[in-house]
Amino acid sequence: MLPDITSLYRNWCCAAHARFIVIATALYPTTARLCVGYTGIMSSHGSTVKVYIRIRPTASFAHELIECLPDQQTLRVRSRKGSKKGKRNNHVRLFQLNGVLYNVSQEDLYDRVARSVVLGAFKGYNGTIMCFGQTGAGKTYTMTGAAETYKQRGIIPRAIQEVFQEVEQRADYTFSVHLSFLEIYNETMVDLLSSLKQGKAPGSGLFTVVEEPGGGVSVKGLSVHLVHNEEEALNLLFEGEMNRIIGEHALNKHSSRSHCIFTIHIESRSRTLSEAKYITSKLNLVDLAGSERLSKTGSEGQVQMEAMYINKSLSFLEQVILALADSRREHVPFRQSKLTHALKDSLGGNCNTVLVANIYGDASQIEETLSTLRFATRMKCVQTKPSINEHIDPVIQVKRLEKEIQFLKEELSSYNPLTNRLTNEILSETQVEEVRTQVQRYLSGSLDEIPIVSSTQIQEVFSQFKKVMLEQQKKLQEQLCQRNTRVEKAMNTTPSTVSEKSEGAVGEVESYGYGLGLAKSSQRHQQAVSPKSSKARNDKQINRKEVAAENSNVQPLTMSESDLTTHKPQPLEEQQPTTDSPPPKAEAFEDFKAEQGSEINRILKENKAVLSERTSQLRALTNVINVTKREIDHITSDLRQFREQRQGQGEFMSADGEPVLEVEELSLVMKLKELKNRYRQTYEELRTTETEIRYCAHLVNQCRMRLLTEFENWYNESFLLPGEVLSVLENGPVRPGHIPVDKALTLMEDDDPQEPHADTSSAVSYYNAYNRTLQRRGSRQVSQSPDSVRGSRSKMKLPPILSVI
Ligand SMILES: Nc1ncnc2c1ncn2[C@@H]1O[C@H](COP(=O)(O)OP(=O)(O)OP(=O)(O)O)[C@@H](O)[C@H]1O
Repeated sequence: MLPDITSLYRNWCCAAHARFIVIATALYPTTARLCVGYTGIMSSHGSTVKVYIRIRPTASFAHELIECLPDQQTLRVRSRKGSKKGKRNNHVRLFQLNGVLYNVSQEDLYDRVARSVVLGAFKGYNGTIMCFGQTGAGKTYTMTGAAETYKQRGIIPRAIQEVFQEVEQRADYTFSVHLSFLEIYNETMVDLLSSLKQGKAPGSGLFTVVEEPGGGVSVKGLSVHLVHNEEEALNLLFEGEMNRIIGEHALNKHSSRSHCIFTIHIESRSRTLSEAKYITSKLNLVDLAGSERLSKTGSEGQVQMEAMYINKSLSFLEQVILALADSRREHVPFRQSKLTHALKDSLGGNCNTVLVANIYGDASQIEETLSTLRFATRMKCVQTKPSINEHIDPVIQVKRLEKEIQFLKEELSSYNPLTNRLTNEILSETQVEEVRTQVQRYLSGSLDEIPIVSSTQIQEVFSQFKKVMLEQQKKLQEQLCQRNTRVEKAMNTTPSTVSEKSEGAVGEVESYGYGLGLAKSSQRHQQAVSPKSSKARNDKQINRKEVAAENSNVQPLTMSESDLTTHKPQPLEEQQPTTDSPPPKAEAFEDFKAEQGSEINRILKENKAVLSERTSQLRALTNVINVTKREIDHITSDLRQFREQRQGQGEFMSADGEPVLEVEELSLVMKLKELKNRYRQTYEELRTTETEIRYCAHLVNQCRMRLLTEFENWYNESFLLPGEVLSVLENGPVRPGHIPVDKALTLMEDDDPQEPHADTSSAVSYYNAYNRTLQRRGSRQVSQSPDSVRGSRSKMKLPPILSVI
């Protein structure tokens, strides 16, 4: 009889797992997959689900019913129950959890609830963060956040940011990050990313939950998308959010009608350790639909039917949690619903699981709040066994071992047992040729390794490598020379710009900072302009002047003084243009902004306005902070004086022997506390505004650069370049206006573009992805009738006024 495969495998792994995987695969061919998925060297420790309560902010918090105790982990809740005789009884219950979060910012919530789970994924632990609660209590706000505001982004966008920051920091690992987004709507599974073409296993439309060896589950048929950076990942998140089904009822205008599971799959391989070993992990970020009482939500028709499905699946979830929390229960009914089946490994498996239970603080919702708290308390008893998902890839492992054997054999053969010395003969011409061919094949990739035969052969291998490298270097230099010559030639056909300048025959260099030298009009080579192109150019100039004349009563735009910062008075020759000389750039720039560049100019102005508004906001916040700081100093000094005075009088004691504070001191302490809170909040706002300002400034700069580049192209095409040059450049990659810039780039190819600031880059990624999704939604809604668009009542609101070009 064959021994039990799992125990056999575990034993093998303890000794030298790598070698035995091969044997296990041979003995149990059908269980090869099991061996791949489970190395048996998982470190595991028992844990329970972490449970946090988040209370939705409200103006009418029922302090008489709900009390947050100072340990910030316990809620005391009073409910008024009617007794049999019609009297009302006060019933008090204590709920102790891992944290109670009230008036907590999105950032603090992420830090306390989610960060450790996300970082755990980089050690190979699966993680699940789940929001549960009554409809409208803030689950989507917690999980996704208010998408249109960077500061209010929720756990998912923050987790994405953290994942890519970690990927960047861990240079000794290679990572691949994949995403999937599942929706469970009326007990049917839907791929929220099926609208995207790319992705593995795209839309068969049939989804089944599959149980994997080792206890995991996955959804067969669900598309999985490779993402390389934060922005790509945010694009997918927003795309999926846009596709979610949203309904409206009395408690929530944008109520999620489905359960959603956003999964980040991470695979990492060490660059330095054994290449066959790798770890995987997945982060499930779950936004459950909210339970609802039809009497309160007033749902009807479709929304009512959805509510019934939601309530039913949540009651199955409660049954599973009851079974998991009860150690005597052997069977857990995971398969009763799609939701519980899909979350099987998150609820009772090898996962760091966190539940955020969202509740209202209002008296009118106390029954639902109690029900959520009861669920949360049960969930806290559920045991999980987080373990590292380490794998050995048997195929790579076999290859590695084969290589090792080959290497050992070669080492043995190069050792001469008779003389006890390394062989050191001189290689024949044929042998040298053979080594040369081997090196060539090795470099081209057709040979995996060069077999080592002797030390002389090793020397020859090195010498061949050196030859190849020197040859390459020579070739590269030649190619560069040829290319530079070609560029020079191309430049020489643009006589007024580059060639004359390099010969020292140009006139004034314009001081706009465009890097473009203009010859004096008298020195311009009019002979290079063909009659045809010259006519076309004159036509353009006439046309331009006509439009300018028509627009002469239009208010001048204000961009010029800031964008043409280094503008100096033009030489006389330039101010009085002849028919063939181009107009002064400042004048042409004004015309350009009124005509072809009007759209970019408009966006630039809008973005500048936003920037200036944010800057004033920043100034106001700085003022508040300064004033608050002064007040804090003032009160602190008053308090110190007061205490010094009081010390002289001796301490006041209560009847119980406790020190007693005087009214005046107490009021100072309270005031100080309030001021410190205000200081902290304003400081937080200040930081966010700073990030926004950096982002706005980035956009303004981008617009300004675009305006100037477009202007430069237009100016060159309209007035400077002869028709011949234009037609040569027409089909090439270089636009006419780019010639001087391009030349500069050719000469300075080593210069890297500047890295954007880390904070700004994250905000930029966020807004870019968000704006792009809105554009996609816009174009889809144009092409389809609004009723047929899934998620047309999406929670994503209109974009901020910032425009990215
Ligand atoms: N902590 C909070 N701070 C500020 N606004 C909040 C908070 N929690 C919820 N809200 C607001 O309350 C409204 C309802 O929240 P949300 O849509 O997240 O509820 P939900 O629990 O997901 O509801 P449903 O289950 O019906 O989808 C939203 O407008 C949201 O912005």
